[in-house]
Amino acid sequence: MSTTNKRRHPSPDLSDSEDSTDTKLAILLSLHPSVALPTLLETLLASNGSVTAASSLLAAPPAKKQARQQSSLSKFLQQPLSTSKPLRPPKKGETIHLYTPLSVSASLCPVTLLHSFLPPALATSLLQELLHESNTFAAPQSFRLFDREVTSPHTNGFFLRNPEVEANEYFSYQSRPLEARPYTPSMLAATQMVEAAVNSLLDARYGALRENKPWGLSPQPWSTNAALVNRYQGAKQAVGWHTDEVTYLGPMAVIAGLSLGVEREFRVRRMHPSDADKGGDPAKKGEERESEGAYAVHLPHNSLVIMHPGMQEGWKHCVHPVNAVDLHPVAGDVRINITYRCYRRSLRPELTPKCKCKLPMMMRAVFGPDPPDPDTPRKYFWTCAAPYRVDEGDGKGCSEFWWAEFDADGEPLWGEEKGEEKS
Ligand SMILES: O=C(O)CCC(=O)C(=O)O
Ligand SMILES: [Fe+2]
Repeated sequence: MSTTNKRRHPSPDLSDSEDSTDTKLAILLSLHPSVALPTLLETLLASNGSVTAASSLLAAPPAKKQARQQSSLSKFLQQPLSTSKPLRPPKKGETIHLYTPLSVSASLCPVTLLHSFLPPALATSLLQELLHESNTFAAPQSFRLFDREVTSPHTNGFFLRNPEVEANEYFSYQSRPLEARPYTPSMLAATQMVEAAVNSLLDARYGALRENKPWGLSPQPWSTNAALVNRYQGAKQAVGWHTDEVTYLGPMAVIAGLSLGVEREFRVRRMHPSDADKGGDPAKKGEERESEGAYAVHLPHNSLVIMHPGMQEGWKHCVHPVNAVDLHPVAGDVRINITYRCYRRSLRPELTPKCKCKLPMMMRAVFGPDPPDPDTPRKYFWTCAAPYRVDEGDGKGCSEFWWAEFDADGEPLWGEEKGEEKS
């Protein structure tokens, strides 16, 4: 491997990369959330900066591995790294602002943040290509939410890595056919780095063979075949609280979002089971009032946010409108976000069910606890998508609904297979 190129970007193995100590600590902290930061720093230094070695040490039974080299660490502790950040959720009505990878990992928020992710020239070319693409994104669309018509005030475009081989029949959250564009050259170039970062994180958390993975997470390496690109112009364009549709992602999805241009806030809020749109017990409605506040993760140009497995099952996220933005030299007042997704082959559009209205059904998760008990299957259901469309009849649809079934790797079990198993 070349040692001459000192440009800072994630190598396929984050543990051996030249990432900053802040990033390494962020990764370590996401792997060992209950270990105090000074201990993480000590262990990282004692391991000559290797995240892998430090993580193994920390996973070992607690011996006499603490309280050495304290003095050499104090310099780091003087940096404003939120070292004393309490491991507590934000209280109702409170928003905890998180600016650094380290402070994100020190929180309970199920995301990893990486700064200065791409080589700067690639980040700029990607931004330029997508600013150009976004000039032809469709105007903001309306959709229906609980009998209200809602417009998400930003634009987006749908991209497939291989549109020529993928059946281009994907449907959006609002059950409209999505017109796919091919990944742009820089999107493709960035893809390899995003995949390396996501897989390093998954390897570190769950083992290279995913031997410690929770129920539903795919054991396969994460690779992206679809991406939604969002464009937010000015301070007010935003997207409201939601989970990402899991129809094609399946259970325990991992999603990586690359931010370019203007810095904006990505807010994340834990949901309680009674907040579920469907299946919630009306008698427990009051619990929603007790739900927690939010984290606001600040996403500067060229940062990557990785949403962990279980986030779509236990948390909602949004991009919050703000009063003003700092202009970006290339993007002006625009923020571009690419959410790289890994659609399952087993949930290709031609395989997913249609309801009695003959519309493709959508799959949704029932909110459950986070972190989940790793062995407990999560709950998902297939539902008629008509209530989410404004252009489809009275919005009631056929109300078809049935529980979705998956194996421990998150692969769907369709009715016949279950029937076969039973017989
Ligand atoms: O713009 C972002 O960072 C998030 C976008 C998002 O939530 C989505 O595309 O589902
Ligand atoms: Fe989203």
